[in-house]
Amino acid sequence: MSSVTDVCSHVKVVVRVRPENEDEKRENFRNVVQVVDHHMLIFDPKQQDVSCFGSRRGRYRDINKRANKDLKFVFDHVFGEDSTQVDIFENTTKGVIEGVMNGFNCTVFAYGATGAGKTHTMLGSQNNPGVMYRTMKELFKRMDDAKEEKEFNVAFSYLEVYNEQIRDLLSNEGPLAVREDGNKGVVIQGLTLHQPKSAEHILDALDSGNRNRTQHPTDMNATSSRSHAVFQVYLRQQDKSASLHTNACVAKMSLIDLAGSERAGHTNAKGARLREGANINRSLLALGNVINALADPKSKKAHIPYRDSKLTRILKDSLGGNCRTVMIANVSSSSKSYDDIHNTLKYANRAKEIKSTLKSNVVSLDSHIGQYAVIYILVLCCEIFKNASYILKVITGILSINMMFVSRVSEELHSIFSGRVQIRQQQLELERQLKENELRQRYCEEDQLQVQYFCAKEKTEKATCKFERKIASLRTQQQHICKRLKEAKTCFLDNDSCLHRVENEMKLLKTNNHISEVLEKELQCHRLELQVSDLKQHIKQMVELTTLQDQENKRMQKMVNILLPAYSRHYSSLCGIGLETKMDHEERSELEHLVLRERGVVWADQERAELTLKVEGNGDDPKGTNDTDALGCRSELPFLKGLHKQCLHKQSHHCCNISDCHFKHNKNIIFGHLNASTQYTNIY
Ligand SMILES: Nc1ncnc2c1ncn2[C@@H]1O[C@H](COP(=O)(O)OP(=O)(O)OP(=O)(O)O)[C@@H](O)[C@H]1O
Repeated sequence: MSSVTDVCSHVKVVVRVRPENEDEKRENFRNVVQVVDHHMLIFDPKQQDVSCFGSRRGRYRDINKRANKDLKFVFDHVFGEDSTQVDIFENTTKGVIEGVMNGFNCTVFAYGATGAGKTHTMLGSQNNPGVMYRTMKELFKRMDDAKEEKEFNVAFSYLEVYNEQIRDLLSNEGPLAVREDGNKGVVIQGLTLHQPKSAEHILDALDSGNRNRTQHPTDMNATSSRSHAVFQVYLRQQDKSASLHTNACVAKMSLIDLAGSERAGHTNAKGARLREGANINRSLLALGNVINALADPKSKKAHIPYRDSKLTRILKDSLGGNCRTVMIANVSSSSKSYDDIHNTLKYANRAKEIKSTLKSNVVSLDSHIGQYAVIYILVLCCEIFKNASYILKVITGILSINMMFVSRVSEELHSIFSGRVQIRQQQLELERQLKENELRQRYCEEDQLQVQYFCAKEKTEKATCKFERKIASLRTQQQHICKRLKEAKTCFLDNDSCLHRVENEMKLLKTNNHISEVLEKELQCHRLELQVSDLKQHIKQMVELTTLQDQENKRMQKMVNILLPAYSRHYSSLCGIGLETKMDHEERSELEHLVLRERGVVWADQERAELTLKVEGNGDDPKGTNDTDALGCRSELPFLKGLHKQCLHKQSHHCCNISDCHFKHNKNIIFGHLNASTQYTNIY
């Protein structure tokens, strides 16, 4: 069964005020209900208002009550004393029949104190039938009108709840058990269902059932119904057309005549009557609690105490929920039932708040050939349902495959780029070493040249030998660096092909924009990180090479400044007489002696300088320092800073040229290195 229509509906609450009976008239009770119009009434109106429609002071008037309550109530409809059975039917149940024909469950129940007119309203008499008969008559009329298009099946049952026991009024059987079925809702086991041939047949059945109904005279009502009577009609309708999509509606209509609430003091009940009255009150109290719970918007999903009584259990699917409900509150107008009227009006007022979400009980069926199609579709649905877990697994699998893919690509990107960063660092470091090596070779060559200029032949040969060894060593180093650089470039190419493969895989995912976007962003991040890493290394290397260059420039400048005067004297003497004078010889000996003596001082200076660098945080051992010591050449030269101090302030043209050339050359090497590094602009 499936619902095709959802309608939000409040319980329709109407009030029927019965005229005073002979007893009430005789005892001169006051009228406490003033019907203002079809929707409004005033309970216990002010005295002047009462006088307008006949004032009679009642003996049962609460003498302790200081003022009239003058309570105004508004309902869906208010029926005055002169309203007829037809009026009630036309304005209550008739509208509900339309709902039943459309597949909605409907309930009409009469509520009120004993003797208030419930049975009169619901059942009526043979001459003046009430809601039940008129409803069934109307229902049959509607079915007759639609018989060409639709096929109807009607069944009805009639039961009573007396002293918390269910009895079948049509088979006079009981007590019957009530249970709840997941599909059918509330089910009364053993309750007989009857198929009516006509509305009259139903009326006869109702008559017969009512004879079985428990009735006992009370002080308030000579024919008081001591049980709750529940008349239920089940209507199933189906299109007669041979269409592939036929709808079948199944609706239940409950017409209930409740037992009257009563106050023991008023009924003077004793013994069994008192006990039955207590049971009636208890079930009505349970009904009141259910109404209160249903009406409370805060307890929408809270527990509704249906199970507190048999009556509320039976009415579980007839009150609130999926049901169109009409409550007919019956009241007397007499002050004799002052409290009963007040209580009934309060109940009715509360019931207005009950909200139902109605679902039309439409079963989609297919007839004739269509039935096979439906069966086939149902079989397919079952198959699909059976395979749902498998499909779910597949879907989950696809999703997890995507997730796995993303995480795999992500990991690959991470691995590729961490490798790429390492390769780049290695490349840049090797390039830096290569340039430094080149610089040192250049310094060696320049040192050698200068020693050749300024030193004696023997010393020059010795120094030349050392310089050559140094240069040879630097060249070997250079070859080794170049080899490693080549290897790094190969590694980089491998890394590059890995990256291209992953990028191609990512392109295949372009259909899934989200995944593709995530990976694109990740790739971009990696590239940016690599750029940052490269830039940092470039800056570091520039600083190192520039520092080395500065040191070499200063050293060269000092050496030139010191050696130049001695060289000038030596050169002029050789040019002047063609032979070395005694003074020249002594001076050269002194110079050589000082060279040997100062060698140790220079080593000590260099060690101090290294220590200072380390203390200043630049603790890296400047590359080549040890090599220079091994050659013994560069160590010799700086000591000259202590010699011929008188000549330090002099700068010869020759000296400046050497220094300039040296600087320019070194600068070219450094910037050449940087240019070489920036050739890898496409690596990101
Ligand atoms: N609207 C009415 N017009 C004329 N007479 C009425 C009307 N309502 C009720 N009566 C009469 O009042 C008497 C009591 O009514 P009824 O039996 O319907 O009350 P009740 O609410 O069913 O009481 P109980 O709960 O005790 O069964 C009946 O004799 C009935 O004919």
